[in-house]
Amino acid sequence: MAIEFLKGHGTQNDFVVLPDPDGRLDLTAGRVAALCDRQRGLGADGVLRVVRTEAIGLAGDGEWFMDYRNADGSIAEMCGNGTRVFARYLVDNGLVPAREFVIGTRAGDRPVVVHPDLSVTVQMGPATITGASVAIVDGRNFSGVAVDVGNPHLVSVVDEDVDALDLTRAPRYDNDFFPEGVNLEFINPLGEQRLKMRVYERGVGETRACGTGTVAAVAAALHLAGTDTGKSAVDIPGGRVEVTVERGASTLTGPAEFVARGELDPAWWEKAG
Ligand SMILES: N[C@@H](CCC[C@H](N)C(=O)O)C(=O)O
Repeated sequence: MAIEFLKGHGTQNDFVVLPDPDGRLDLTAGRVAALCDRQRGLGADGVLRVVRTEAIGLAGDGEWFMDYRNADGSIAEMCGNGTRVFARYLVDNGLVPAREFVIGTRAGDRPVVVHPDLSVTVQMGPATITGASVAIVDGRNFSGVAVDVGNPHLVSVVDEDVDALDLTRAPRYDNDFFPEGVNLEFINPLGEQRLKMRVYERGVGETRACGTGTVAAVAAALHLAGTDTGKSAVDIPGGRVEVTVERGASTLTGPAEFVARGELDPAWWEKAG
């Protein structure tokens, strides 16, 4: 069986997209890790399997389900940048009848709009403040706001430029507070309605963007300013996204691009499993 792939990214958070409408692929953690490996595979921060919701026995309003996996093979509930890339794939390939539709994810249904300029807005659901904790980078403690955006985040405001942080090694965090692991965001507020952010993602490492992380960052900044509603541009190493946060809802808008399409070598796929 030929296995098609595409390579795409959303603000340089990059993904291997695997079209699998009928849910036939045996997508093991080993195969995901091999695909995402930048030396022995195609290289990516994660895999987006495009599968029909009913083909995997799930219920939901969306015909298509985004089966997201981190680069280490682990499963995560949600990926904001991945949702934009996924939405663009469905529109480009005529798999949805309109530019507004719903995508199923493990965190629930996510309505999307693909705009005429091919940027995508995702309704990201609630960004819920769940408490306070600490990230430790290079032996230094950074207190942070814990935010649930379907997946777990800890957002720390940093006094120095976030570019100065050494994120080459995994920061530490409180395992009791985050038993399932956590994505760690470090932010500099840059005046009203603008933030700069770096992120160390659970299951991946430092990435050039994290969509759920940018929503968490804006929600945390608003929380620290004593409010729960607002909007902000977020500058990440891979570009810029726009985020709005309201009570019980949030949106993420940004680009989605494809760079390649091809077929996997069947022998490589068998060996990787
Ligand atoms: N890059 C993603 C988030 C992917 C999942 C995350 N690493 C986790 O394990 O929760 C995004 O754009 O949101």
